[in-house]
Amino acid sequence: MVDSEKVKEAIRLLLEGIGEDPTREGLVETPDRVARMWEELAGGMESDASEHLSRTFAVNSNDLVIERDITFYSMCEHHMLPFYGRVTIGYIPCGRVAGLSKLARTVEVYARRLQLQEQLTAQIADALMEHLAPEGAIVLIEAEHMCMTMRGVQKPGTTTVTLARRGCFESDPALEERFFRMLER
Ligand SMILES: Nc1nc2c(ncn2[C@@H]2O[C@H](COP(=O)(O)OP(=O)(O)OP(=O)(O)O)[C@@H](O)[C@H]2O)c(=O)[nH]1
Ligand SMILES: [Zn+2]
Repeated sequence: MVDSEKVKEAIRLLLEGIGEDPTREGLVETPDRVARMWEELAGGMESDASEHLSRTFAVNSNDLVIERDITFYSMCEHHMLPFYGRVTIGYIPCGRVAGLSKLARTVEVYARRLQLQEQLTAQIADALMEHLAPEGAIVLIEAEHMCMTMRGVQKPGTTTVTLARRGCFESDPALEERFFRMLER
């Protein structure tokens, strides 16, 4: 739960810290705006993936399901700057599948908080394994980090790619290959 009063106080201090006047007209409402913004950006901390993944549907097919290019925006925990990109999720159901939107909702749960890309990737894969109990799950994230582009090393266009494999995707390299072959289409 975001403590708006604390966030507002922190933003007033930050404005002073960078040499701004928090009482000038353009900034007077900024602490309030930023506090409301953080309710969205950290909103995932209050939700649980089980809310979304507990509603499942029985299926006869136990073949690969891929939800591709789920866009996301998250905030890097080192610099509190955005990183954003696309998540692709694959899983082999074990008799039950999740509603398609629930995979994207699961991404939101973990993206809407301070994150590391590797951790975001692993948390999505672990949530699928825990709540959907598939034979296996694989999560691929491609993202651009603003802390690498607009500051610091300043390398626009650099993409970070992370992968998390669980269950049969970890034990059977042919399945992992199949996932990537299907993405080439
Ligand atoms: N592994 C990983 N690193 C990240 C992520 N987001 C940001 N970073 C990195 O976190 C590191 C923090 O390094 P530090 O040396 O502590 O901080 P810094 O002096 O601001 O580093 P520079 O970005 O190199 O200027 C940087 O190399 C960032 O590129 C992420 O999601 N995963
Ligand atoms: Zn960063």
